Amino acid sequence: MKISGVELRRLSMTLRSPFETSFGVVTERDILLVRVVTEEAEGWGECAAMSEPVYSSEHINGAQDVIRRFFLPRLAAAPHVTSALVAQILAPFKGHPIAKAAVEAAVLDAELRAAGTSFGDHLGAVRSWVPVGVSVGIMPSVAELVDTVGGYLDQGYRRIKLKIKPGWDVEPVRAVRERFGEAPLLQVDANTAYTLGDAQRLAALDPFDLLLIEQPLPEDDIGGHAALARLLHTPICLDESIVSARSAAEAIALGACRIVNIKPARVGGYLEARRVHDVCAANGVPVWCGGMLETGIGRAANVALAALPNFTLPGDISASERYFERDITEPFVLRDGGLDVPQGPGLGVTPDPVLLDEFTTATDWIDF
Ligand SMILES: CSCC[C@@H](NC(=O)CCC(=O)O)C(=O)O
Ligand SMILES: [Mg+2]
Repeated sequence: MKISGVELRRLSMTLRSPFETSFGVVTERDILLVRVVTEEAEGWGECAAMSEPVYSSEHINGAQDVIRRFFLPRLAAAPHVTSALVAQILAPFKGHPIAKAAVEAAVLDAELRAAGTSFGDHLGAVRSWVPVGVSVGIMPSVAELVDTVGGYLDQGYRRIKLKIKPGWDVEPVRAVRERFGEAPLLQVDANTAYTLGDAQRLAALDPFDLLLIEQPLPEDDIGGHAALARLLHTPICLDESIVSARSAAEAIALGACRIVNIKPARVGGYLEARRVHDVCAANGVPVWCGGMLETGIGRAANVALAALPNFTLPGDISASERYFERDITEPFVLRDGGLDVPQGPGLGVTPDPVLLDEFTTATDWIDF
């Protein structure tokens, strides 16, 4: 595929409500979209990095810089570029999986649009609709949290995830169970906020029939998660720790997790995400698709990925209206607690040019 150029477009999109986690509060998404233009088609990739390096070491300005300064010149110099080759072409550059994932996704989207193949078909989707969950942030009060959860359950979400941190864990979980009973699928996400010394505190969550406890310990503490797993009944799910198929295999072999949150951005792209899926399937470890508060561009790709066979738990791929008053693509609308998998070529969605321009804060065109 011959790339004629790439656009790096920045957007600012305000979240409908602040989203608080153990590492901070997000009120607006500072987004980077990568648009790859080829003779046959153009493709889009969304860079899922946060504004600050608080979820992982990457941040949106750093991602744009590494893409522009190093990744694109290397792609331009490559004799032959396909989506299957992007990771190999960029391999000499250490790290930056979120930035790499955005570039690979844009090349993949262009390739698939030209071929008339959907993301889902290319990745191996087996469903045309996927049940989805919703991630609920830390709130000013337990009462406000319970009301917010009730609203999402009324909308039909198939699973509730609560952000937790020391001082905001057992009480909100207990309040949700007391109000809504045992029926709702419920899980928690600590975003690395605890230590192994908090084991007893985390064991206090065991009576609430949680699906999982997500990433309780620091991302590099695989041994700690394995030790914690022996002290808890609730399964441990890893997010930040799983950076590749190999790291998934290692974490599973060491008993550090029984469930994996797959985020294509965190592992370097959708092709590696499929490898993580396959490694987990081979080990009998269920997976679900994580979220990074994406626009409809990233959401379309995530919904397609969530249709693969071993994605057996509802993911953090909520409807567009959960995040934004107006999405830059045709909004993803909740239907019976799930989302329909886009069937069109590539992502199956494209940004609305008017909305794109409205939210754009900067564009940068790089000729190949
Ligand atoms: C800003 S929080 C991003 C990381 C977080 N993501 C979510 O909680 C889901 C957010 C979403 O609904 O996209 C996670 O650690 O799983
Ligand atoms: Mg998480």
